[in-house]
Amino acid sequence: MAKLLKQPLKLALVQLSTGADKTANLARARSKVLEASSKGANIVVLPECFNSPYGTKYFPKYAETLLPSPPTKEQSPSFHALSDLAKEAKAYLVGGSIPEYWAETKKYYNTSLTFDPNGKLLATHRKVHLFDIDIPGKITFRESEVLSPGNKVTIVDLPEYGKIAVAICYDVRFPELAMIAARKGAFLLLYPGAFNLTTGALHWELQARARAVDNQVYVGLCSPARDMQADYNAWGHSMIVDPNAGVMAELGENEDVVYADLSNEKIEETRKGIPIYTQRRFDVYPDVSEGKIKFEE
Ligand SMILES: NC(=O)CC(=O)C(=O)O
Repeated sequence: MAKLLKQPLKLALVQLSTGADKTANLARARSKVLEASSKGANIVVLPECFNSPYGTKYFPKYAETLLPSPPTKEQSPSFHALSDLAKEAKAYLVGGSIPEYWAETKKYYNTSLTFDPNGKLLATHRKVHLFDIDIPGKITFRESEVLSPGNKVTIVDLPEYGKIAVAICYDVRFPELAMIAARKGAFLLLYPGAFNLTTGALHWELQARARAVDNQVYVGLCSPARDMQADYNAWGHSMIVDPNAGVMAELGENEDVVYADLSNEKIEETRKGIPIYTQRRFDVYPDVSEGKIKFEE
């Protein structure tokens, strides 16, 4: 069996307290990411909309311009803060997500930037599935009122470790995205996300464990800390799940960092024990066979 994860690594998810002050959010992110790297984290993840409050009315106000890349500091202070931080931490940094504005098309996106330990941008993921839901009496949310969707599966090759996939929050509910990334060799699926008190209680852990068990890979879900004074109350409970769908580590509601050590042995052991990887019947479901899945890398 080819090694998906070339060497063991420490993953850290930063469950950040975010507020209305972007500069303060960036400073807080810096201190928590450096805390994680000082404890040996090789990959550090921030939550969805880590530099702003989460909500459609906030996206235009906080949006930054990322293209053409690299943007200037005036166009995107968050891009530069993340790039500098990855370098300072000497770690891979999955920079949660930030609201992004495309001046040419006047469109907004919910966008995640991943940097290498030299501060180089490795990947950009724009949330593919927009969070449009309506649960009467509980929560109505329509990202599509303001945002446009991204259109690709994002797989990032980390030379020392192997491939990871990055997607954002509601994307976790679409097993196809996870499956394609896993079939392409990702050992870890990372989702900066901000579920809420309704959907978090229902599905946060279930989705994380489902994507792990479907694909026999590691999964990390990274939430902002819960703030009951904010318009949107994030669920919290950032968690790391192993390839056998066991919860390795989970936070509560407050700001904190969750860590786990990932190894290829755990993936191999899981796949040897329950060998769904060699038991698939593509003759029965040819539409999802590897050869027929088309997407842009
Ligand atoms: N915030 C999201 O994008 C998704 C979410 O809260 C959910 O799926 O539930």
